[in-house]
Amino acid sequence: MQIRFQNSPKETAGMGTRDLRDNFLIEDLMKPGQLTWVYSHYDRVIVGGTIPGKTPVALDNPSELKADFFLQRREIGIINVGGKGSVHADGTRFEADRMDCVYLGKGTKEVSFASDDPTQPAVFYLLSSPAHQTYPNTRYTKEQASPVETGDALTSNKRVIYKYIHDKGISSSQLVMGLTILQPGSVWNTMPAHTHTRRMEAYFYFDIPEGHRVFHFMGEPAETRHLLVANHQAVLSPPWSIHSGAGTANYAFIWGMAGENYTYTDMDAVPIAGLK
Ligand SMILES: O=C[C@H](O)[C@@H](O)CC(=O)C(=O)O
Ligand SMILES: [Zn+2]
Repeated sequence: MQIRFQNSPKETAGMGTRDLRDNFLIEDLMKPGQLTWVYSHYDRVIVGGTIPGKTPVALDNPSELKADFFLQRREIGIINVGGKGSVHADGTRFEADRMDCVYLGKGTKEVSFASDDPTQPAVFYLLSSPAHQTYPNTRYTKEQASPVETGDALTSNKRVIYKYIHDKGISSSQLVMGLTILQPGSVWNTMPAHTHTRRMEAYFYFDIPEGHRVFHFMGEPAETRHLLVANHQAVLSPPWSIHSGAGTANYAFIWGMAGENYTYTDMDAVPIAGLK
């Protein structure tokens, strides 16, 4: 498991492309038949991914956690962005079709991820945060995730936001998670941008067409930097950073947060004219 410590706003402002990418971009997250984990010290979230093949992939117990099992003191949100699959948790099978979300609470011991058809494998994005209370293991489909249309084709940001784990959806200790799908012709997410110093955020970009990229904007509002993001890559967003992207084509992304506040709408808006 890769460990990433925090970076101060001042340190980040002095970084070039390589350092920005090494600290904030997760490039090789989705590998066939194995789990990849990145432990971030921003609110101690762990970002993970796996593409199960013929045999299921079992949730492991990275030694860095010094735990009896992965979810002993944690909860996890799982969203499939590939072919049909399933998540098995302590004897219960949860269907996990494309864009379904499965939440597993603290204390869940035996977990595995499977693809229905290895030639069209499931692609599981995983986000885990520390938990101090157990909430029920739950599956939500995209349709259950209170879709909200936002943005406008005139500003190239028409999109639908699906909220799965939040104060009015699946209950959790601190995890908040969902996904956003850009309409064809729209390329901007989260503009006007915002920060929320009460919680970090991670973005996982998917359905970026072959050969295209997303320019992901980060940094303090008056000190922005960017990362060039390819399909199936993730970005760690510090609590003090904006997190917004513009694609060279339309795309989708999973957002996930943890920290002090559990309310999706808790954002400190940044006027576009205030960005530098
Ligand atoms: O704090 C919330 C997050 O940044 C995202 O939910 C924003 C987003 O999905 C969008 O505007 O498209
Ligand atoms: Zn945000």
